[in-house]
Amino acid sequence: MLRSCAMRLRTLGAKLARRPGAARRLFSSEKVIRKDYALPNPSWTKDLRLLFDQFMKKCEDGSWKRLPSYRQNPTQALHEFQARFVDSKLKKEEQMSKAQQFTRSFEEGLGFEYVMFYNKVEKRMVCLFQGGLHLQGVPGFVHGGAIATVIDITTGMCAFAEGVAMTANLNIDYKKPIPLLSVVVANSQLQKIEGRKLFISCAIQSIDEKTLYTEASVSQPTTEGRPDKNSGQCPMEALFIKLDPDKPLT
Ligand SMILES: CC/C=C\C/C=C\C/C=C\CCCCCCCC(=O)SCCNC(=O)CCNC(=O)[C@H](O)C(C)(C)COP(=O)(O)OP(=O)(O)OC[C@H]1O[C@@H](n2cnc3c(N)ncnc32)[C@H](O)[C@@H]1OP(=O)(O)O
Repeated sequence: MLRSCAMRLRTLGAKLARRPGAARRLFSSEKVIRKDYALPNPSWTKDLRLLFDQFMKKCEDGSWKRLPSYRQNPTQALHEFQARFVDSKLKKEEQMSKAQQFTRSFEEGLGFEYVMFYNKVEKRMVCLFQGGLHLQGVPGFVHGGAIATVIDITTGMCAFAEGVAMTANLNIDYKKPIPLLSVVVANSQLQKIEGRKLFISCAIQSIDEKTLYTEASVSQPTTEGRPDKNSGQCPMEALFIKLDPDKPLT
């Protein structure tokens, strides 16, 4: 890995030497290289680093993939999304180019520190999450809205693997408060697809899997009826709807 990084840097150096304009872009506001926030930084606790290393090992045979994560969406993805789903009268291209991912807009260590891994065969998305001190709700614990955000992005990325989709329904059972700076694991899985509807389960647990902190659940009965939450084996789900390109969002 180190060797491939060194090679990439050498290639980059050669490119910059040939194109001086490229170097200016690299260090100006028009950045070419974007920071990947889903990598360890000094604020990560030992627990988060250990889990990260364990999942990176699982990536070696290709069954799991780490998802890189940036502050801003790639310009092309943004353009494609706007072109397909947003009314042209509402597009504010210049302002939108400054928009940032909410979860990546905090100073290092103070907000959402997380990394996601995806298993394509199992259709599972796992998010390793450490809640920073600026996510406080009840003193000492992570705010419920921040927890909902973690569930939304984890199930959301699980849905995105199937296509462009948005959250339609997200019911949350908060079972135990999550201490600030602790590391938890959000485990989500695509349960079923019905037309454009994607049902995705999600549970947040402690690293040792002994504590269940939070679950995302359906608000209405599924076709099989509402599962018994206390049975310990029911699929709790969030509902995402794949967007219809013939139906503008706005
Ligand atoms: C986006 C991609 C761009 C770039 C990607 C690049 C990088 C990504 C990097 C990071 C992303 C990290 C974030 C990840 C995830 C974040 C996800 C969100 O938070 S989305 C924000 C919150 N959600 C919304 O604002 C959605 C608002 N709602 C809507 O816009 C619409 O209601 C809808 C969800 C789009 C659905 O509208 P449609 O007109 O398309 O569908 P319908 O015909 O109404 O319904 C279809 C089907 O679904 C059933 N249904 C709809 N809503 C519900 C509901 N709340 N509960 C239960 N069932 C529902 C409806 O009954 C229909 O069923 P059918 O008749 O059986 O087909």
